[in-house]
Amino acid sequence: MYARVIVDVPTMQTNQPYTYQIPSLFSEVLVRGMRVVVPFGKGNRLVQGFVTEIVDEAEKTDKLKDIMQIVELEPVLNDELLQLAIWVANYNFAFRISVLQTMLPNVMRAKYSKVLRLVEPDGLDDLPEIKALFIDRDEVPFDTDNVDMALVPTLLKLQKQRVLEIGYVVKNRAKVKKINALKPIKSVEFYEKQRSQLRPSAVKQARLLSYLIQSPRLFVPVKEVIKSYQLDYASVKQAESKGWLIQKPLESYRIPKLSTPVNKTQPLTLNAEQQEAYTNIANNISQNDTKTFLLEGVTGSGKTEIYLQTIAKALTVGQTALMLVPEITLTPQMVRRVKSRFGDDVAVMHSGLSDGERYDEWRRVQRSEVHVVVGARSAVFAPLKSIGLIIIDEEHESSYKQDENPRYHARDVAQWRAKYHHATLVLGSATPSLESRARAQKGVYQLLTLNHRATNSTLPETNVVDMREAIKQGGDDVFSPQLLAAVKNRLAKKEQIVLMLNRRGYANFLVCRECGYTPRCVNCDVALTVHKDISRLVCHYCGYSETIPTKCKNCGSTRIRQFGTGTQKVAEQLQQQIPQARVLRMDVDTTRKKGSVDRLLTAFGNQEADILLGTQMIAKGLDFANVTLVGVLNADTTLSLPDFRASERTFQLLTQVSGRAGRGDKAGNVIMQTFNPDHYAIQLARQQDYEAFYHQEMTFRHAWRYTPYYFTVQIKFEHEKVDESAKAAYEVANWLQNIVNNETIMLGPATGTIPRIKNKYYYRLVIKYRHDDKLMQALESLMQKGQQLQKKGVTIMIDREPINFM
Ligand SMILES: Nc1ncnc2c1ncn2[C@@H]1O[C@H](COP(=O)(O)OP(=O)(O)OP(=O)(O)O)[C@@H](O)[C@H]1O
Ligand SMILES: [Zn+2]
Ligand SMILES: [Zn+2]
Repeated sequence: MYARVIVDVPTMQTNQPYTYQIPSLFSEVLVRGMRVVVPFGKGNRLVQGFVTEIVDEAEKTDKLKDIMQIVELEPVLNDELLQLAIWVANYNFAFRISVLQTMLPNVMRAKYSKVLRLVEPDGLDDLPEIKALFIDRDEVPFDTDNVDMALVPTLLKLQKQRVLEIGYVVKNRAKVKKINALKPIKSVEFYEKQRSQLRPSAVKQARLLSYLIQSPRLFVPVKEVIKSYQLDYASVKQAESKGWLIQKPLESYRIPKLSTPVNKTQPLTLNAEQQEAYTNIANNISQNDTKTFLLEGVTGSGKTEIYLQTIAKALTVGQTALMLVPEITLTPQMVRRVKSRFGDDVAVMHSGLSDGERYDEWRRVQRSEVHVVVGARSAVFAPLKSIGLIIIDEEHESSYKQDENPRYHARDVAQWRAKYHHATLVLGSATPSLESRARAQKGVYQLLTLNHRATNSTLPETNVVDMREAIKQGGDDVFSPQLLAAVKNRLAKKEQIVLMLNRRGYANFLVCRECGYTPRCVNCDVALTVHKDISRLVCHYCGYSETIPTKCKNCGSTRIRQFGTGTQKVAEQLQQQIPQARVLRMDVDTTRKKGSVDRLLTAFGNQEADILLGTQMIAKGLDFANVTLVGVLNADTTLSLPDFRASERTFQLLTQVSGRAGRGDKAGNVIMQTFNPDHYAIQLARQQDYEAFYHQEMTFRHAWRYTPYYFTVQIKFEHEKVDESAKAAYEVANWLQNIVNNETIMLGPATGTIPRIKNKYYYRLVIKYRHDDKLMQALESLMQKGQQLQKKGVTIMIDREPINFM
């Protein structure tokens, strides 16, 4: 018997599995989807791999190596996920190993450590320092704790002489958490007898015996027994030695907790629009039919309630449900809503959890102990079985696309899994992506619309403030007089306010007022960003930093000013202008700690603050009835992004954040400050008119031949030398030019939007196409060739339907 194994060798990527012999020891236990350790290459270093197939026959059997170890006794990937991995790799021009790794929790990704192995002990005779390393052992971890780096040159020489060998050891980092538990093993009569014979002073023993008498005959964590019966560990130990009970370590799950308890909620009575949408989706779930719905519902129209009730429907027909939400910001409130309906039947998967929690939640799903999964992008690979329903909330969000290898889009993966399971896919949004809305137009998806808010509230009234005028009339560039007046008005009424600083595409750098000089990164072609809290200028691409200068490096002038503004500065300014306002700040700096998003939002929900001031983070999902004013400080910064989706992004962001206002009984208002008051993205967001925006934007996309009329692929080239990077880009472009069909359009090669990052130079090529099989084949072979180019120092990245044009 032989196993085909996809190995994890970073420098030798290939989609070809290698064949290994299965030693008889493993022949009974080894199955597809297990992880194994195998020797690889000339040095037979040990690497990890996934068994993708078990076969009876193999070609050239004499040279085959044996599988060395099985990592765990159950397969970590089932047939569905193994098949899916192949598809994801092919579709996204990625390597299978990177997809297989992505499907598993972080801690299960193989980590390798280097070891020094002694091959020829006699070779060390004249080298006492090195000999000392190997006293009592043949293998030493090759790291700074164990090996003096001054010895490295000698060690490398010895490696050449084959006295030593440098090898890799696979580390298994996935640790199961164990807690001690105890269980009574004698009869109740026995314990009662013991209790009657105790000395009166033996109070702890007496309490322990009463526990043993009442307790269920089950293992219960020792800690809990000690706490509720006021014992100590010595008394438990003593009882164990007397044979009253047994102890054993039990596996325990680290289930992520929210900052406050979750209360159970009941399904709400749906309104007519919701009922119509619900019925369509629910019927489809019962029919076990693959189908995609686009649920287009204005902000606050009660999409979440529909999600919850359709999940319940899937559960009643014996199936499971997967719900994706964008990133951590949305998760605490959303998780709360889902848990309050389905309790412990929910597993949560997102990057805000610790590695241990993620691993445990994954195992609960893997073992079919939960039926509902809520999570961010990578949860789309959750090992749920019999999926009946997949929901993607805020389906237009760009965070559903992974911006590194494998560059998959969760929507595509969800589509594949829905097909595999004959499941229903629901894409929900107030502002669907143009791609999805266009598919609904064509009838590929079924469109369901919610045009009204679920509660009695109406959509907020929006005013656009022209900042050019506001500044002329003596306002500053952060707060217009209109916005300040509105904030004060709400404060007086004890209503709450959400203020958003649109950070994307927004620089916050130093400029010399004399000569215009701006401090730039030494490694990248970008301006350094001001970080007041640590008093440094920081590069957001490579992390380089320097102290904030007091004089211009170019002309020596002291008139250097900060251009742009950050949330911290806005908060300070707000505090000066309205001292009585209680302001909560929500941005990357205040949400770094685990659970801080949940705590901030809970505090705001309890009205412990009047103003929630934040970045894009606060635009989505928040549902606070007392918020009656939303202010957007700089509506148009996203418009300047070098990306054909700039208008779409701006429209979506403004519509989403506006939707936070007036969700309760009180009417809401939005104030948008902008330098481009007439731009259609801003005007249509003001009217909350998605359909008008869709039609307008589609005419542009058509004229400029962009998505959804054309597909796009971006190829990026990276090299330490600018010429080499350019050369690679032009070579590939010329080669492709002869392959692609005549409908296909190539843009570039051109330098990256940021030509240099971390001292690497970027070139890129954007290809727009409709149907081009030859192009697809060419890209496939380019990916395979990438390995050779890598040896020349060129890295090639192929990005299908890119989200970031850099
Ligand atoms: N049928 C209903 N009856 C009463 N209240 C409802 C009903 N459906 C939803 N709601 C309430 O309406 C509010 C808005 O609903 P929800 O947050 O689900 O909207 P949404 O469409 O997901 O919003 P957004 O896209 O803006 O995040 C919530 O407070 C919710 O409890
Ligand atoms: Zn200067
Ligand atoms: Zn940099």
